[in-house]
Amino acid sequence: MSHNPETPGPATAKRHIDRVRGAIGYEEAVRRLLAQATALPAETCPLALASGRVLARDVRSPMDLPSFDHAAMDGYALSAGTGIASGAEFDVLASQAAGDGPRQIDSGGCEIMTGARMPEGVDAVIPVEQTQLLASNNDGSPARIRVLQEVRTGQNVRLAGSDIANGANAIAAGTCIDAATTMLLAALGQAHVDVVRQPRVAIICTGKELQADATQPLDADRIHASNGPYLASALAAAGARVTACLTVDDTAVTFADALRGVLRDGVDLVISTGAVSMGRYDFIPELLRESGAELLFHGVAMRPGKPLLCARLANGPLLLAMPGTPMAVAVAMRFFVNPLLRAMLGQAPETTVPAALTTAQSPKPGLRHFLRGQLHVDDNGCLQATPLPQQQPFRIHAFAQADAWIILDGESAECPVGTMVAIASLVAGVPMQIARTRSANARAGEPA
Ligand SMILES: Nc1nc2c(c(=O)[nH]1)N[C@H]1C(S)=C(S)[C@@H](COP(=O)(O)OP(=O)(O)OC[C@H]3O[C@@H](n4cnc5c(N)ncnc54)[C@H](O)[C@@H]3O)O[C@H]1N2
Ligand code: MOO
Repeated sequence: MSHNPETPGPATAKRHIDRVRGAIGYEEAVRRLLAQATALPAETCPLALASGRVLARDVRSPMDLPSFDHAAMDGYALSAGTGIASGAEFDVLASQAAGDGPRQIDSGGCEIMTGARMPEGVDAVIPVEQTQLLASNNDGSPARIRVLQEVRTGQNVRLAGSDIANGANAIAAGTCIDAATTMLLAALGQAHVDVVRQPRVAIICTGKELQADATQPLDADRIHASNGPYLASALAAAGARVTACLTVDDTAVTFADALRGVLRDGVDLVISTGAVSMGRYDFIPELLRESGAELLFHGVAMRPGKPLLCARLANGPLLLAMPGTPMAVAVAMRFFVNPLLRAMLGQAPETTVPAALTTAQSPKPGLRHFLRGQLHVDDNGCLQATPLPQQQPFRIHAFAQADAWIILDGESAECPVGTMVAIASLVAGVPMQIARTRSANARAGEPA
């Protein structure tokens, strides 16, 4: 990191060694994190604004859907009983369109339109193209028809409640409301829905090298700040509300000021980036110790992102202090923050998808590896995962070219071609890209 003479408290060599030794496994780190997760309360939201929100309670259907028996085709509604033979003729005595009220048909047939309520006394619909018009009324409406096919009872009739019955479970709590669930909720007449309050998350990025304002020319010694915009985007995709996205220098004083500010606004989680590793200006561990925070872990046996730190702030929310390296941030977001947000939102843990490795890997034993990779389906329809050659943690271009995360659990030092590995989408809530053939980029062996 950068060099700031005002930064307090250089860490001792002894503490560095303890920290490396103290790295805990990924599963244990997530267990400690989730043990701190509190389920957020419910609030009511208009359906029109509920996209991306998470249902707080099961929704039971308050009605039959469809709400009445209706025609599936434009044609003629008939009483088929035990069946009508091809060639039978009928007088057409009425016409029924979508939106028309109940009607009784005692004899003959009824012209009917798709979506129209089935009249009483009829039980089947024959499509108009399977009939022959024998006579018309003066206004052009059909008067008599012949059926050109056999008609069976129930054909082309959609029964009330056949989509979902009154009282049945429609959507489970924890479901993220998307376009499909919005269609169902709207069909069930839900003007409002009970959703879980959005987790409120503040982001503080540290580093005096960071330039957050991309409208200004970049100073020679600075870099464009990319962690904040990435986190804000990934948090929004996960259903969180970003209350602040700040950039501060490498001093404990400015960081502490920024932290006080975001806590005043009320947050469920603070995410910081940078200043948690071994550098002389990595002040966050010291600052937390001095402020009475409860350290949950500092150091996770994983790559990238090993220096990750998690603490419960004194009388406050959780702080996830991520290492500043972009891929360390991406791993911490995807494999720590996303599970935490799901727990807060009352959602079950995500499942990964299995895929076969197309290139042999030699991960460092004991470390869980999170690799950026590309996916394709082979000729047998099996999902194949190809780690990109560019796995160094500063590489943002390769990240943007990846389809998914490939997880090597750290159990074995050698993972030959064909090893089954777990796959997770690159960004939670955004579907994985899967190609039909292996991409040229994944084959291009640029050295890592
Ligand atoms: N002697 C050791 N050095 C390092 C170790 C170690 O074990 N021993 N661990 C390395 C690992 S692993 C990581 S990860 C980094 C983490 O360091 P910090 O958390 O202190 O992060 P910084 O030094 O502040 O930044 C690292 C890197 O990322 C760039 N950065 C930071 N913030 C942003 C941002 N908002 N947008 C874009 N890029 C950012 C920063 O300029 C640095 O290049 O420590 C290793 N060192
Ligand atoms: O884990 Mo760090 O992210 O290797 O650079």
